[in-house]
Amino acid sequence: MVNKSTHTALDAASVTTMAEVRISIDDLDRQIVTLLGERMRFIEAAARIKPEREAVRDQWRVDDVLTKVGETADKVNFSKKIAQKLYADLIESSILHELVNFDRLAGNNLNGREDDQVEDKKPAKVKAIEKGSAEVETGEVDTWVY
Ligand SMILES: C=C(O[C@@H]1C=C(C(=O)O)C=C[C@H]1O)C(=O)O
Repeated sequence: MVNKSTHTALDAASVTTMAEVRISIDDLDRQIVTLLGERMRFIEAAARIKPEREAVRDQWRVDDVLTKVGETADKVNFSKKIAQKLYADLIESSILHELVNFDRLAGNNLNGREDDQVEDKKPAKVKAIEKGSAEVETGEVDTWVY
């Protein structure tokens, strides 16, 4: 969890200079990206737990997340429309990441299947892992292309 005491974001209503604005935005961005990274670890967990590829995209849950995000935005005086737009994009990227991880864990090779779009967006390292090259040893994806 983010510990506010270690951060430099100021009270927006009392800042008077652009330097203070930017220090605060930089700090908040560090916290937001850290939390998004934590969220992505759970997407990877989902890829490990779900029994089949067809379960990766669960439209009911996508709608559920967007509804809850809209409710939270309303509560914290943030635009519901912006929050849902950002999250729709985040969820699509998350689903792609989940698919890549699901396939890696399943040892699937998607070449020749109709899922060309996903295949095209895979990091070279994931493709190498799927092809069973020496890269398998490291097993980690260090390049994000989606
Ligand atoms: C993590 C899940 O997988 C996908 C990713 C979601 C997300 O980023 O919140 C939501 C629905 C799923 O299609 C899930 O089913 O909960």
